[in-house]
Amino acid sequence: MGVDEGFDMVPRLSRGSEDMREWGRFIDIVRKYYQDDAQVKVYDGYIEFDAGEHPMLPFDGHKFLRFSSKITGRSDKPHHVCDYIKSVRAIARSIFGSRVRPWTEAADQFGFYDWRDVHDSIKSFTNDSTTITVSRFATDGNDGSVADYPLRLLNDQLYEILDIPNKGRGLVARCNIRSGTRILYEKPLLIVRSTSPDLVHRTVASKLMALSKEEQRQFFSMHNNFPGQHAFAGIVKTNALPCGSNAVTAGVYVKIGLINHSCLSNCHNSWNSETQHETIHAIKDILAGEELTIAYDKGIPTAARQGFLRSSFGFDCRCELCTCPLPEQQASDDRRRQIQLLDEQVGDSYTVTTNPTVSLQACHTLLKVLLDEYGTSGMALVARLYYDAFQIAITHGDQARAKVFAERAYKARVACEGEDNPVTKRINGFMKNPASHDSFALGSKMWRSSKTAQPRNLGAEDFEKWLWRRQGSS
Ligand SMILES: C[S@@+](CC[C@H](N)C(=O)[O-])C[C@H]1O[C@@H](n2cnc3c(N)ncnc32)[C@H](O)[C@@H]1O
Repeated sequence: MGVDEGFDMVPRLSRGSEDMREWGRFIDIVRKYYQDDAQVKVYDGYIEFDAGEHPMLPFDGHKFLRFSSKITGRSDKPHHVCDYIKSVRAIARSIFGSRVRPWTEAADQFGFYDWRDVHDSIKSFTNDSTTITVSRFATDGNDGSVADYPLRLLNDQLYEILDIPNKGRGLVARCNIRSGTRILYEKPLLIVRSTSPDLVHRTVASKLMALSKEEQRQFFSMHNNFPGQHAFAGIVKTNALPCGSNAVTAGVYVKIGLINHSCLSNCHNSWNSETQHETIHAIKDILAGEELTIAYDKGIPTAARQGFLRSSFGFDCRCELCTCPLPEQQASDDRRRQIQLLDEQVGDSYTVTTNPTVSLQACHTLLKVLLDEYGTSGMALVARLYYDAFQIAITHGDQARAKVFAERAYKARVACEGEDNPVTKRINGFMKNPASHDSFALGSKMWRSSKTAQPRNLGAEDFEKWLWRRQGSS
């Protein structure tokens, strides 16, 4: 018998240096505070409190989700578990503020995390494992729908709006979300042309009149980093997302407008020009309690990126990459510079026409650097790269390779933009019939092949050699 009580950490801590430093400070205080307490035991990777259900604190903050125990009336030990919960919670609060979420079943309050995730997190530090295994994702139902997660109670909403340290409000994953899941599909409250602040202000003022009182309230509640004479233009500049790449119009969104930026984001936003909606997809597996982020920039090196975010959106970025130690930042900058150079090489139409092997090699190198920099979350860039490779191959009549590149571009685009995106649909057409592309054999016919001419029985490595026309392949 008894009731559960404790606190959860929401958003969960990242591996970023700021979170690691704060957690280290917290652990130091806890250790000092209990140094003479025989019931508090320090093990290799965690601290265990010998009371109640033995709540624990890992040394790695990113593995921590919950500190809790069942509270029963009696205890045969000098210190009762509820005293530990109270004092550890107070120390945590003094460092992490509202990120510490107290709850007690006695008052019908429940923790943020599913117990299965809590048990997985505990296993990750008591079994000395470096990774957190995840028992289930929200979309593990056979039909891809939300499975038996407590989030059913939240109308299947995969996120919650919360205060995020140093960033205002933001969206936090309510459950584990698998890469490729569509998290949001939203119609803009307003679409505005990018013109002078004065004109944007006047356009918004007239568009607001056509909106309901609730929609107007939502617009006015948005963050404004450029207050002043043209307040509406300031709200648009702070929050709007372009309606597609190179678009002259931008949309303002009630929910998507709450998604903060990260230079290594876990979500991808894109404009569906057919349905006139913005979509948000997970581009990596996201754990419950992680903040959802998109990239407001195009992945440039630190100094240029931070300058861009400051002048275009009016804030100093506090993401994991921008706050990581200098050597890591420099390594990332080197990769991003290399990505920019390779991108230019791949896009050089003269080389594509006259020396396509060089263009294809640049694509292949670019793929490797993208994976180094972004891991699996570089999916949108990878999709573009495969489409570039498709175009190189098809320009010289090579339907066999073009088909494989189109298939890979399609798969990546479905994951980050969805099957209903018009560009994804177009690529689906090229996948089925590569020769339908306008550039088919336009450069030469020197690589001519049929769309079914892929080699059979090659191992994965040899297949890649063939695909990228690397040495030793025909
Ligand atoms: C589109 S709004 C996002 C929602 C906003 N946090 C709010 O409370 O309404 C963009 C603003 O959020 C904050 N923000 C977003 N990403 C950030 C980041 N990586 N670092 C610091 N602040 C950030 C900045 O103030 C930025 O201007």
